[in-house]
Amino acid sequence: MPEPVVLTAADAEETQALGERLGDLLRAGDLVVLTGGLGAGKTTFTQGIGRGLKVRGPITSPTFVVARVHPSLGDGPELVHVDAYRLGGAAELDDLDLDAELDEAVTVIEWGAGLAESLSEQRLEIVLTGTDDRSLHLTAVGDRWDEVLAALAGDRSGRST
Ligand SMILES: Nc1ncnc2c1ncn2[C@@H]1O[C@H](COP(=O)(O)OP(=O)(O)OP(=O)(O)O)[C@@H](O)[C@H]1O
Repeated sequence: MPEPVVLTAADAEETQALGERLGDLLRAGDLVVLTGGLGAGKTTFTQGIGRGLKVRGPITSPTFVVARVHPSLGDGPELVHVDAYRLGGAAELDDLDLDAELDEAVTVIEWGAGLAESLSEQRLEIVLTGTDDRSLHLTAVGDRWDEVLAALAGDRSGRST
């Protein structure tokens, strides 16, 4: 595994802003996997992704519906927001039949670590550390993500000068 890119978010607005910058860089077929304890900011981050992608909201935790589709407000890809918390395992994730979405939409899966391997070899894995230091650790799986991570890390250093 490559070294993760680490970004910090001091408050919920910053978490959303980071998501928005990522959402702006995402394209159809991308898969983003979010992990982190209860209240770590996964849904907040996904709300930012939705803003960057310009999809219809509101984005709320899809825990009880498992998956929710947010259509584009323009002609970009839709956002498929999945909460795998209540899924029993990879077989149940397969049952959701996300193959078409994986090609045509941007898919964000909360609690998907250990499950998403079965969906795509190319994915961005993001661990939100939660309430202690509120940082996000981004690890690229597959070469699609090099430019995205470089842009996010570059923006970050640009902002701090
Ligand atoms: N960087 C941050 N600093 C402080 N508070 C934050 C930060 N990011 C998000 N929050 C706040 O933490 C709370 C929980 O966030 P959120 O619902 O996004 O977490 P979650 O990981 O989706 O939780 P769950 O797994 O329980 O659905 C919200 O009130 C949100 O505004």
